[in-house]
Amino acid sequence: MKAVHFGAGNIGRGFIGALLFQSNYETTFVDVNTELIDELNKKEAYRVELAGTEDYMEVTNVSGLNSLNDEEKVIEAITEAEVITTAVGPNVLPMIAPLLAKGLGEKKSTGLVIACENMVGGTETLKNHVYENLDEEQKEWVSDRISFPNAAVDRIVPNQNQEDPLTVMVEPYYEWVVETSSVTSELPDIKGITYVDDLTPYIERKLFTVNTGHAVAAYLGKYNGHHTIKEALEDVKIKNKTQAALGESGGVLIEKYGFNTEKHQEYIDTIISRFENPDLSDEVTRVGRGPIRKLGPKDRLVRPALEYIRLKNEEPVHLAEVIAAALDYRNEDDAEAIELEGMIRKKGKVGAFCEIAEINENHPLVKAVEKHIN
Ligand SMILES: NC(=O)c1ccc[n+]([C@@H]2O[C@H](COP(=O)([O-])OP(=O)(O)OC[C@H]3O[C@@H](n4cnc5c(N)ncnc54)[C@H](O)[C@@H]3O)[C@@H](O)[C@H]2O)c1
Ligand SMILES: O=P(O)(O)OC[C@@H](O)[C@@H](O)[C@H](O)[C@H](O)CO
Repeated sequence: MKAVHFGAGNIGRGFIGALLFQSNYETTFVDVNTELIDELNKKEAYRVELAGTEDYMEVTNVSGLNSLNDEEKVIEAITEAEVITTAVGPNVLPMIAPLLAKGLGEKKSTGLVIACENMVGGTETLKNHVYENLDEEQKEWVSDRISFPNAAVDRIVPNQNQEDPLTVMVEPYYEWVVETSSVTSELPDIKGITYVDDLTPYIERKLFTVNTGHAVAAYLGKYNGHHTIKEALEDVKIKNKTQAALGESGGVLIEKYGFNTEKHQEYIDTIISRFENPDLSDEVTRVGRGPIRKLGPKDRLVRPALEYIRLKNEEPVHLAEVIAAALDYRNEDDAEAIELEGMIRKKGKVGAFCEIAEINENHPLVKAVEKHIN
């Protein structure tokens, strides 16, 4: 069985690639990072280490292609693959869509495309970009053969600092949930995937707990001079604020999806202890990367804050404080942080926030954020 995976980065190698290997897939990684691709082709294997244990997995049956230089080979690999996955980041989905569309347009067999990105409706978004690159005949052809199920993925994979550029250390925990309602072909037997009819509660629970909590620790951590998530949470004030912000997003999730309150609190506690894992060193700059994306209307801070106001008719005090800290996020190595700084210089923090979050300056969330800005 063959798979193509776009993005040979942390989650690509450390999670998706590892599960595909365990399920007997031969995986072709497609990336723009020449070093990673060359190493994959040289070694045809890499190591996944489980943090805090002596356990590791030798992932084999892998190779690499460069999406810029090996276009014909990528198209051929797509035509042969049963499963095509991505973990490139939400902003890169439009960039891989033209090549994916070329491959899918030539594919004669059925297949599944699954975007494994931290966003609601990730595969749906990728599908729309792919369809923009197909003519009418190809659209019909692709819609008859290819399913595009949305997915939620959860495993903390920090930036790596390994001697071997392919080796990746991951936390032992993982969850990969895939929505079946749009799948017309047979579901692939991939170890570790949980298939569900409706992904919405799963992706919202994950994004608005794991990623909201992570964002609290990253933005308040960076603001207070901490370097890693673990270090940020050793600061009692930040840990309490993380709990408090997850109390707000949790209140929304409990009300929307009828989750059991105690069970949800247990979920929150488990997530926070994952952040505190002493065997993972996860930098606040990785977790806080892309502040414009993270301040977007559907993302981990603004979306639960808006829902909190709508459902509770109260101010989300703690989420608002984190949004204000995110507006203060500075990192010279992060293109979005530089862009955010430029926007703030031109329009001020409130103006920049309203534009990014797509809300009016009279919105109660803006008023709540302003209190922390001032
Ligand atoms: N790391 C985690 O803990 C984690 C967990 C769950 C989900 N995710 C999600 O997975 C996605 C990837 O995150 P990551 O942490 O692995 O990032 P990463 O930066 O380690 O990996 C992304 C990879 O995509 C590659 N890439 C960039 N542009 C490309 C292009 N045009 N064509 C092909 N490849 C391209 C990069 O070179 C890089 O190797 C993100 O959406 C992230 O939110 C990450
Ligand atoms: O990948 P991002 O930039 O959307 O978010 C950063 C982290 O919160 C994220 O990568 C988590 O580690 C991951 O989502 C855990 O499953």
